[in-house]
Amino acid sequence: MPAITFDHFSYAYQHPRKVLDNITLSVDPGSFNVVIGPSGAGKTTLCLAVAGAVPHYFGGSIAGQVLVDGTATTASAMHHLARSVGTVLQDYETQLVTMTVEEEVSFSLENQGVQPAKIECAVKEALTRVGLAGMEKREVASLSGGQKQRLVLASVLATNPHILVLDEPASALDPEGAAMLYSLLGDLNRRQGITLLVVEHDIARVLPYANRFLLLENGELRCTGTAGDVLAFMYEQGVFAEAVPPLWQLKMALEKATGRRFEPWRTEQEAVVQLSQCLPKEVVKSA
Ligand SMILES: Nc1ncnc2c1ncn2[C@@H]1O[C@H](COP(=O)(O)OP(=O)(O)OP(=O)(O)O)[C@@H](O)[C@H]1O
Repeated sequence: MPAITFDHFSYAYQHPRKVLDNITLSVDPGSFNVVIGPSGAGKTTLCLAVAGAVPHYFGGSIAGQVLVDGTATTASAMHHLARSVGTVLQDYETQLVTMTVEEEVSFSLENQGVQPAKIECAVKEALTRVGLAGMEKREVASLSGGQKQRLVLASVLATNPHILVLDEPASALDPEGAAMLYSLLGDLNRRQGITLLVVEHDIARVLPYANRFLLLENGELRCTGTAGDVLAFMYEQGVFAEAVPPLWQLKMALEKATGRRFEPWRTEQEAVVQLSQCLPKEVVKSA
């Protein structure tokens, strides 16, 4: 059974304009999905629909349905859905509500009805998973942006959701912090089989981890598939083409000019290896 299904789903906030338009999509358990598209395309709204905040919290009008583990989100209360779907919002600081790190994770466990005797151990485990072990007594206000974000993630992970939805999780992080976060998310996906749905504008950051891309434009799902499928569509059709990483622009220009096909370039290193295989040996030696 798919982890998430969009079945001809359309949505409008309090005005008639559809923000999501007839989305049909199924997300496999254990997959790492990245939602991309121009500003205003509906990426955040898509995340909110999986978490149930659309329509439970925002109201508005819907057609079709979104299902999580086969159950329509409209048939589950948001706190019930939160057991399956952990959400990290774009403005994640609004999710932090307590004074100290351990209180923050405990709060989320208490909300899910976890027995008090199990909480201390679960807090430690969740903090360890995100690299914040030993910081239990720290004041939340004293943490860096990246640490705060990992604390939100720990609070979400503590309740063991099998789906994680993250909206631009790296937007407030420096390049090193963003790389650390995605490496952590890649680990959660690969080792623990957590299904990921992540909004990210910097496609190069997620290429090493993602196995599926979803391209939204004006509320419509324009293309889904591997990096190769979706980036080729964007490049060739000129849809949100400015977001195609420069390295992939080079890759596709070379493929077009030479008729040669490269494997996906998930990292610069992979590009270097493949390019050096097709260059004359003398050039590679002297480089
Ligand atoms: N609470 C709301 N009430 C009314 N309209 C909204 C609300 N939230 C978003 N919208 C509108 O819905 C459309 C899609 O917004 P959404 O935030 O989902 O897009 P996005 O692709 O995530 O954009 P961005 O990349 O800028 O975050 C936009 O036109 C936006 O103005």
